[in-house]
Amino acid sequence: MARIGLVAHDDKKDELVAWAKLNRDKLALHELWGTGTSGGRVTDGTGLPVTRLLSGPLGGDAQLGAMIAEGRLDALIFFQDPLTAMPHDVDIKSLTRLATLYNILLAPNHRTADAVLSVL
Ligand SMILES: O=C(CO)COP(=O)(O)O
Repeated sequence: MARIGLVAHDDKKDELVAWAKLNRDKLALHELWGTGTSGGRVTDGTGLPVTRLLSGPLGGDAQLGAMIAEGRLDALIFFQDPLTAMPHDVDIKSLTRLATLYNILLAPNHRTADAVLSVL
């Protein structure tokens, strides 16, 4: 069982839910964590239990970053929106920096997320 973080920017939330629905059976084998809104959307769309943290901009990204630093997350599925400026860009950079630093699996889009699930 892997511990997977699920996050999506607003314009990518529908895509995350659609991906989670397609991969429901595989995701059901793992422990799922998510930022507030993203986690709730995945639960609503799949019925899978997702432990919801704070909303990303309100500290949820920082909570996931701390989990990564403490060795409590194995993979981060983070559907990012490269076309929209975010007010909490510093939080996003911190989270992705920590995922890179601690060498965990990081998927910024659905094709990479497919590859991540295939190795978990
Ligand atoms: O903005 C986000 C990550 O940077 C996502 O946060 P929410 O899932 O709470 O909308």
